[in-house]
Amino acid sequence: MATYFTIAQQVFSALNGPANAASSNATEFANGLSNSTTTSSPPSITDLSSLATFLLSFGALADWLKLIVFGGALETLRRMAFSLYYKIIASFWITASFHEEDSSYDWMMVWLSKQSSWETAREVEVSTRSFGLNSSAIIVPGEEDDLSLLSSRKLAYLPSASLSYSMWYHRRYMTVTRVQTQTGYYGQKEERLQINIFTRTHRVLNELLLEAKKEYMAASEHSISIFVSDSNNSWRNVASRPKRNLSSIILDPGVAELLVDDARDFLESKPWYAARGIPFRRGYLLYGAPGSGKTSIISSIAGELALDVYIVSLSRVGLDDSALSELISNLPEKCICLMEDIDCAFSQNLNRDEPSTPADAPGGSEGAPPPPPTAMAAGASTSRISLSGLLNALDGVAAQEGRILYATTNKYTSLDPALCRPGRMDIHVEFKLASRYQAKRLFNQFYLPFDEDAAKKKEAEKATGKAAEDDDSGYNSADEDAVIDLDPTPSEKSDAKPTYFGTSHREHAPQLRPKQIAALAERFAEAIPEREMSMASLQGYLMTYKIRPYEAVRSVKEWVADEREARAKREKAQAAKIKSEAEAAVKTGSENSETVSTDS
Ligand SMILES: Nc1ncnc2c1ncn2[C@@H]1O[C@H](COP(=O)(O)OP(=O)(O)OP(=O)(O)O)[C@@H](O)[C@H]1O
Repeated sequence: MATYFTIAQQVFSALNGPANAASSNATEFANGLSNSTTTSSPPSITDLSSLATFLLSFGALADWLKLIVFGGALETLRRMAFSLYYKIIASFWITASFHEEDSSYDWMMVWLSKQSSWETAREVEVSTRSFGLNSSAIIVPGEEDDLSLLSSRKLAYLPSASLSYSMWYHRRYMTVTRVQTQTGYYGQKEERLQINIFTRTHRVLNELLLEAKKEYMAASEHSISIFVSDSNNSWRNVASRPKRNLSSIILDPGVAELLVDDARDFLESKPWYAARGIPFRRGYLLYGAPGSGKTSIISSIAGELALDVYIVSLSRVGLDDSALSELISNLPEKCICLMEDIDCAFSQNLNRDEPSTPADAPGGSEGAPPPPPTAMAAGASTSRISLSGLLNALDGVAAQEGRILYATTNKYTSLDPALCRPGRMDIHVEFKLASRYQAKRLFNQFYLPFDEDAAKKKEAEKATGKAAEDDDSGYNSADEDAVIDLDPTPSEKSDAKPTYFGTSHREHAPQLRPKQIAALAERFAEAIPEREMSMASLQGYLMTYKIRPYEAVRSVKEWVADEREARAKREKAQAAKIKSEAEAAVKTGSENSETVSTDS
């Protein structure tokens, strides 16, 4: 201590009277310098030693040096103490980060949105983001009571960005912060949720994570999550769709069962694949007529096997081979990877409206007008993907294990054999145009009594003589076994009605007995030519007779005739177009050859 006091005294003396001790030395030094300058010779050893003598004799400088060393040591100690302090404090906290692109972020945000602490928070963010959920998992208290509010998107309280909130979880103190950072790309922001829990063990964090995940899963139990890739090649949960019952998709007997059982068996066979060193991947190629149920069965399988669907849009602008490979390698272990219209991925020539071979266009009638030229141009591939890039992404070293790939196409024969080989596409299933069997089942499914309980109740009321006089349901228990009469039912009878296309929901469908519907379905199917119409077009037709099953059966022959006529016209126009293009090509070719011969 005495030493430091002495140093401090010397500092003061140096500041107050610098000339006292040092002036004579300084003069000496200056003289030395001028001498050396005038003689213009390099400084001699004597000059350097005089410089050293000068510096050492400059008492304040030595003291300054001591002070710097002392201050440095003090600062180091201070930093060490703080770092130790933070380490000790940090050992009582657990910090977890959730990145916006990751599913765990959605789970936590949904969980947070349901915490009561927002009811008293002074600053909150109000949001209608659903975080991939369809259900009312996140709501503002009281919103559910008002039915008129439920029709629109749900409101939710969320932590405001860049603010820290404190709350309690299982009697543990925790803080929540939404951290936003600028990514540098066009002012885009990246978001991360940070949670600090005052606990020494991971137990509380584990409980929190599992609780959030369970709640999210429970809320999304009846839906499938759809992921698409964003411009940064990260997967984003963009929507959740209600699960579609497998039985609602009517395929040829055994097809749906084959697809579901095979996929289920695959998911359970990881050890089998590992034991044989076979890559744990499965690919399905669904090909055939448009509107035959390829996409529908995939979403139904996803629901059945509780898998999320990751859609790879091969024609997405900016998607190239490396981006595709990155996307595929970032897939989760168990999921469905869907590539629709895989034939359109590489070439601009392959257009869905121009069948490459007759086999690719079996009928092809959709009942819809051909798309306008602009739509066709828009449908032209903008892809920068090469076939080898796709093949590598599918089964290269970086390809994800455990995923199920579904690829769909309307042009089976135009696909490269390398793409279709087992290992990439293990099972190929053809989806044909509707058979009579499918048409019958579709009709049956379409007009099944909407509410059988209500029908039974009405029947009971009838039995007790309380039948409603204004019953226009079209249902009559006496008709149950009756021969089907295609005359309009009371609800179908209509006088002057406004002309419109489609079915008004204000009208009610007659509730028919299964036997009645079966009989109508039989007649409907008889009128449908085998493998000529797509299921989508049949569904579209029935939609226009949503509440008029009798009329649907009465008019079906006429509709089939119209469809055939429309298709013949389209085919004729198509043939004329191809012919004119071929003639133009021949003409251009002969002109070119003439030019060449003239030149030569
Ligand atoms: N086999 C089927 N059973 C029940 N509904 C079907 C069937 N096929 C098609 N549909 C109905 O037709 C519509 C279109 O079906 P979907 O998109 O699955 O056809 P797709 O074969 O994928 O057509 P595309 O090749 O044009 O993509 C859906 O609304 C679906 O309900």
